[in-house]
Amino acid sequence: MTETSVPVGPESQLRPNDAPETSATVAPVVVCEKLSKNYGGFQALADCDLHVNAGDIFGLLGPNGAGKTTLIRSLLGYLQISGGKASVCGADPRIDPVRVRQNVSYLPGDARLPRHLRGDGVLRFFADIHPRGDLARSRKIADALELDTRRHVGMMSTGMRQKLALAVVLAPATELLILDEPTANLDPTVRGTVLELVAQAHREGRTVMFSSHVLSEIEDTCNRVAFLRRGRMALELQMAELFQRHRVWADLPAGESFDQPAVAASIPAAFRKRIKITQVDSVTSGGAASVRIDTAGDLAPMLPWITSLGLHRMRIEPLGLRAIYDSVHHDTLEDPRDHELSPDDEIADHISSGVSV
Ligand SMILES: Nc1ncnc2c1ncn2[C@@H]1O[C@H](COP(=O)(O)OP(=O)(O)OP(=O)(O)O)[C@@H](O)[C@H]1O
Repeated sequence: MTETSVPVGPESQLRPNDAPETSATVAPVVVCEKLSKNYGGFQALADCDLHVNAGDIFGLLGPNGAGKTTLIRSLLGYLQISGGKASVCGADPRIDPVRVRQNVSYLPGDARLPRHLRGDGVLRFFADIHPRGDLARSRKIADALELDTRRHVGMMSTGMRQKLALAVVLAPATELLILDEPTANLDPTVRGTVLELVAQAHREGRTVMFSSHVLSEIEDTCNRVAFLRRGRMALELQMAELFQRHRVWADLPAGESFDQPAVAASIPAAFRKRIKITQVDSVTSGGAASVRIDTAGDLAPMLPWITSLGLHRMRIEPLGLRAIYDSVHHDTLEDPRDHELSPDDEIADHISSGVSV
């Protein structure tokens, strides 16, 4: 399917008028203003603005190389920033990185642990050196993750070492928890346990910031999310706002063409700013013009107007992070109806060839 971009409605980001704004009264735990980081001549972060508020579970998304780790390591003072400023738990990571790290538990994406120690020795070592270390809690978390801490680190699998690192990092009761891909290398059951531990940390009043490539994890866990793209903050979103976004795929009546000004004029003023229509070419529409309608905010009052367009083959879906991610990073949104199976399609063939349907 190809897409002819004929948007009707606002070009800017759709925002439902009832979406909660970031409250200025909630204390920010992380603040970045025009944060930039260069590696030699390469700019890995450019003018990043970010607010993570107390009590947030904040998701950081972006494709490989977008700058997530660079941002996290700049916030912790492990990297010298090239421009702008940052504050983490009230401290400037350039001036007082030690104070920052006293208030933050950080799980690096490539956690390195002493290979010669047994698991329990590692837990004890980190509980001793962290000002808020808590060995009993570390052991409890290791148990919850079903990790055998009698093993030497050098004899552990990648997933076991990830569990051990999580038991080290999740235990100290710091104000802020920063996790760089916490569920990498873990099986689906353990992933669920890790997300439950993250939710528990949040219930205990801690602020959490984590990066992941698994969109469903971010969708299920976070209340706010930011998308990094080539070192720039491409979009910040409240999850409550996302859950109020929908996408309608439909065909115009046969023989009718897409009359952009007429359609634009027909949108009721009450939600004109919350609707965007794009004409798409669908291979399954049998020659009829197809449209995609993106909506933000309560869908119910918009339905009479959508019905008045006399559309066919309509399909409504929650927008979801996947669609937002694609639109931010690739802008290749496909009409899913082009890939649908007909009711009589040979599902058995798909299963036997290993394609999940
Ligand atoms: N030490 C370094 N020297 C030079 N370039 C670097 C260095 N570290 C990272 N980069 C580059 O900076 C960019 C951002 O890297 P970063 O590791 O922050 O991305 P990321 O979003 O965390 O990626 P991933 O999802 O793959 O972990 C990449 O282009 C990377 O090649």
